[in-house]
Order: sequence, then structure tokens, then C-alpha cells
Amino acid sequence: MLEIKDLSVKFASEHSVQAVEHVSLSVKKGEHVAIVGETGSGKSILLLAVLGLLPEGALVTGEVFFEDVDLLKLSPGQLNKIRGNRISYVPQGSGNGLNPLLRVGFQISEPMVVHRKTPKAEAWRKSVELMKRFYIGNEEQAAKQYPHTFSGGMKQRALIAMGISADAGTILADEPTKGLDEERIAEVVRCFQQLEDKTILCVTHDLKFAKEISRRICVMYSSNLVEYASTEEILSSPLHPYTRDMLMAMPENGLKFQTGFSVSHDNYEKMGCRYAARCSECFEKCREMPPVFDVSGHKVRCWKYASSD
Ligand SMILES: Nc1ncnc2c1ncn2[C@@H]1O[C@H](COP(=O)(O)OP(=O)(O)OP(=O)(O)O)[C@@H](O)[C@H]1O
Ligand code: NI
Repeated sequence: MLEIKDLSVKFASEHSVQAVEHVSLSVKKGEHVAIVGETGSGKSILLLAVLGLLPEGALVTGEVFFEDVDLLKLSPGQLNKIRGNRISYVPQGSGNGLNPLLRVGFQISEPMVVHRKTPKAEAWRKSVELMKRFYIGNEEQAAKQYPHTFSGGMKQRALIAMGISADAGTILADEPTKGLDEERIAEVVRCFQQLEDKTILCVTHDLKFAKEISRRICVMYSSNLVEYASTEEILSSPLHPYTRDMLMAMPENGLKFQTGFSVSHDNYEKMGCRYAARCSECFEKCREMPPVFDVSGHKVRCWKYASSD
């Protein structure tokens, strides 16, 4: 069980940036949840805040309960014991998740050696098995290679293998399909489907991928959680205008992304609903920031649902 309560992250730079704003979200044991939203909406920062891996200069408020312990209150040492061991992080394959100077097999072995005290030879054997499980191909050989010899898809799958090698029950993954073609994405989907028993929180901008791997979807827009419900409900009956517009923008829905500008939107984005300026249903009330309303368990941050709470 992972429970994020009223989490905010701010960067105190010259122009202070509110990267995450009052986000509350709970992920039950064994549940697979996807966080979707456009670039800059705060998805990665939200994951990093949960993991205590935020860059310098980030101010965090709120609570993150992992089995009744507030992770934000732990010391770096205590957090280190949980990270990798009980909660693992699968970073983006295109980033520096793999160390270019170390053999891939060694990197997949390391969490087992560090967190499970597995003897090195056994950890290496298990790494090769994990690589097989995640379709790396020619695994005995590939384990001895350095990351630069891997394709983007192979790197991403190796990162998933590394993320689960210590057998943590909870996995946080950031954009595991970024930069991959359809076929590679399908392979990542197959990898995730093998993680049925894990608790997963996965960030993606790819709604189609979110649909394949998650039971619930959290939609973020401009640092805010705007909607959170079952995958089925989000896809078949979205409540927030942003979610609806986003679904319309999917290629299979004909790329019909409509935005209307019915009212003047001066300052709406600073003071009120962040989506107001792009929303075709915006009305006077949207000058104020809406709270999250609960519509029969379906959470939505939009004034349209004020009466249904
Ligand atoms: N180190 C930093 N200092 C200042 N602002 C930052 C920093 N890191 C991120 N931000 C800002 O925080 C906001 C959220 O960033 P985040 O990386 O979480 O977005 P994202 O939803 O993951 O986007 P993407 O889909 O592009 O990965 C952005 O406005 C970003 O510019
Ligand atoms: Ni990101």
C-alpha cells in the first residue's frame, strides 16, 4: 500500500516552479496504476518525490505512506534500506539508468548482491535468467556486454530486469516506453504483464500503453491530479474536460482535439483551474482552483462536479 497525501513539490529557483501541487493518490497492494499527462505536468517529479530522489533545491510538503511509514520523514539511511529492497525504481531507458562502464549482467546482479546478500556467481546466473524472461536475446553473451551495445528496447528491458532483481514488491517506473517503436512497446507490455503480483506505479504519456498495463489511471495536468479512476472508466466515461480532450486526441479517436474559448481567461491559469484557458466548458467559477470531487469513487478536480460530491 502506497498512500500519497497532499504532496506538493516546489523548486525555489529564480522563477519558483510548482512542479507538483496537492496530489493525493493511493495505490493498493498488487494494484497497477498509471500516471498519464503531457510533458511538464509533474509526473516524473511526483515519482522522484516518493522515492526521496528529488534534485537539489526541491521543497516537498505532504506525506507519502508506505505501509504506515511516512517516507518523507525517514533519514537518507533509512530510505536507502527501503529503496531497491522494497520499492524499486525503473528509470527511463533513454537516460542514464544504466552505467556505461559496467557490464549489463553485473548491473542486474548488483541489487541482489547488495539487498539480498546473494553470492555473486548465483546473482549472475539469476541475471541471465531475468534477461531471458525479459527477452533480451542471446543472454549469456549479452550479460557480459556493456550498455552501448544494446538497442533502446533492450536497454529498457534490462532496466526492468534490474528494477525487479532484488524482488521488491513495489515498482515505480518512469516512461518505460519512451522512444520505442510499436513492436518494442509490445515487448515492454509483455514484461509488465509478468509482474502481476507487484504493486506498480508507472508514469507514461502513452495512454494506449497505460490501458494495457494498468487497472487504474491518474491523469495529471499542470502539476495537478485532475482525474483518478479505473482504467475502464477513464477511457469510456472521462469526467474532466482535459481527459476527454486527451482521449479525443488519440489517433484511434480521429485526433479530434477541440478546445473552445468561450470566456475571457485572463489569469485563470495562475489563480483558478489550470485547464481553464484550454477548456471549452470553462465558466465563471473556474477562476478559483477547484478541489478534488468524489463522484462515486471517481475523483475529479473540476467545478462541473461540485454538486455531485
Ligand atoms: N530541477 C528542476 N528545477 C526546476 N524545475 C524543475 C526541475 N525539474 C523539473 N522541473 C519542472 O517541474 C515540472 C514538472 O516536471 P516533470 O519532469 O515532473 O514533468 P513530466 O510530467 O515528467 O514531463 P515529461 O513527460 O516531459 O517527462 C516542469 O515544469 C519542470 O520544468
Ligand atoms: Ni517525466
